[in-house]
Amino acid sequence: MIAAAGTMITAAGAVITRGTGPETEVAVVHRPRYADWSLPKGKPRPAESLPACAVREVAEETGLTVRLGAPLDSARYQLDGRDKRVDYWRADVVAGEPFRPSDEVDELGWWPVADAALRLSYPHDRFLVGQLAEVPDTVPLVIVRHAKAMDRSTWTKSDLARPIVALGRRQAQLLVPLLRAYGVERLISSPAIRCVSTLQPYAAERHLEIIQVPELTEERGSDDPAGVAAVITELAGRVVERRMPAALCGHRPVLPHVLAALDVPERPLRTAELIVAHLSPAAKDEPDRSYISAVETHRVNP
Ligand SMILES: Nc1nc2c([nH]c(=O)n2[C@H]2C[C@H](O)[C@@H](COP(=O)(O)OP(=O)(O)OP(=O)(O)O)O2)c(=O)[nH]1
Repeated sequence: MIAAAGTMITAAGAVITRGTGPETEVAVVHRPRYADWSLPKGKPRPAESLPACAVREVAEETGLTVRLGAPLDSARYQLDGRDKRVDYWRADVVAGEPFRPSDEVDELGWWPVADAALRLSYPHDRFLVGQLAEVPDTVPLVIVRHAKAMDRSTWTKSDLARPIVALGRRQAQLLVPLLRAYGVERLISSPAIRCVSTLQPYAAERHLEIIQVPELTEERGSDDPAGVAAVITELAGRVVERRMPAALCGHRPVLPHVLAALDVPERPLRTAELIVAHLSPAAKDEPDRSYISAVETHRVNP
């Protein structure tokens, strides 16, 4: 897709680490076209979300399958008279194929953090590597509002059975690479069909069960913040204890109770919009500390 002159160029990438403590290394790529060493990244395809773009570009350039963690600072620079913004995340390797050199990237390096912070070609890349020390290791909990459903006024049967429409099905498909980018392994939903159907394509790809929780229906959840909070507290505890990223799909009137239970500032979500709450396992041992170390919002764009 060619953007109009004057519009911002966007791209997304990752600071991928392996090892712990002083042994931590960062993945860096060499690009023959610019003779530079930089962090893997690239531009989104049409309708692709930036987190999904970051994970795809990493896979294309390095052969590594990564799971995104907390967001880092975006890079901003000028390219051919246009502003360019590159969003970056911390990322862990979950699988990998052997590196294959290409015209775009002919070398993959794993450099110790201190080396990368000095030797990467661009100041912002060096800054991001320095940022690793400040941004804790986190596990994502994704809160999704269900995809576009049929209008209440045109549906005469039970509201729980009201289905998503064609636009909603497209949104649910586009959620697949977005949920995959955060490595979601556990799915929780209101039992309403419109919520279950929103997670269904991802569940099918990953062979995951969608756990249906009655406390999250619109009818029960709207009037029972304490019931919702109990579900969320249990879920968040499990996410950090098992270090297992999760996603929850629910209804507009219930989501404020979900966010309140997580201590995430409330904001209305549109259909298929989501909030990623990055939970810090370190907070588990400190009762007064919030689990939340970072929050981001994304919406698929059919
Ligand atoms: N990778 C990278 N390149 C930068 C930065 N700052 C900066 O001026 N550049 C320069 C290097 C190149 O001369 C020029 C274009 O490189 P680029 O990586 O932004 O653009 P690209 O279209 O080749 O690559 P991509 O976004 O598709 O991955 O911008 C930076 O922070 N990171």
